[in-house]
Amino acid sequence: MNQPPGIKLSGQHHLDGQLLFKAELELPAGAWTCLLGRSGVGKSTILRLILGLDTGGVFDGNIVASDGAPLDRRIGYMAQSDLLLPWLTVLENICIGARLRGASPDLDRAHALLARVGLADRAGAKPAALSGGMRQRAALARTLMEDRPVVFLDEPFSALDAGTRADMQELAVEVLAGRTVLLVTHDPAEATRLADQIVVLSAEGATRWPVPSTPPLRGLSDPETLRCQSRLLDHLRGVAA
Ligand SMILES: Nc1ncnc2c1ncn2[C@@H]1O[C@H](COP(=O)(O)OP(=O)(O)OP(=O)(O)O)[C@@H](O)[C@H]1O
Repeated sequence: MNQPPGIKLSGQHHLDGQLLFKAELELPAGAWTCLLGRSGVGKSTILRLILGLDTGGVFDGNIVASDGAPLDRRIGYMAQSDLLLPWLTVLENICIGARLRGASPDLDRAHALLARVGLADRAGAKPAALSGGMRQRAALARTLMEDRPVVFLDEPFSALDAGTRADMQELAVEVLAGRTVLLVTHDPAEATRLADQIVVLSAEGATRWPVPSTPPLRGLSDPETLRCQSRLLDHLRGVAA
């Protein structure tokens, strides 16, 4: 893997002539940033802007990588919808990146990841035969399969039961160690557990929220982690923390 860059976004985004957000956001190299904020504030839009995808609006500002090199092809992306191709099996979906590049997929790695996400026995199934949580795990495996220095995850664990969610968080932290990760989540517990940096997006800006002094992956019963989580929840509910 190439050295992961940091990323800076600064500017404002308009939708139908109305300001959606004005923000300065810095993603430190090799660290996890968790992005929270109310529904519709523009979190996925930020991911799509950095990815160079259509957002339906107009962005006026700058997006730069710390090494000055273009970001395209260096970012792995797991969107909110799983984007699994219905005519391919789970295994074929996981290997789609290599297939699109005309390369041979690393099947050992694909099977190992399938086992890690609990889908070893579903490799030959089509996505329509999976539950929502299984599809989300397949999409996570597909994202982890790509060896990208930067990874964007848009609510990757939202459809999972609590136990599986904790397992998948641990898998992602392990596989993505040392990469620049931007995780969009609505879950203060998830952000508090995983983040090197927490950012709350509102129309007025992107505000950094203090994280516990211990490193991720934090224990959920750790008192400092619980305090941070509950203050963050209060803040997100519009209550003074
Ligand atoms: N392709 C598009 N064309 C037009 N408007 C869009 C498009 N994509 C998103 N929007 C609008 O941009 C705004 C921000 O959407 P976005 O998905 O970034 O919010 P979000 O903070 O990620 O929300 P959520 O937490 O509900 O996923 C919303 O008003 C949405 O309707």
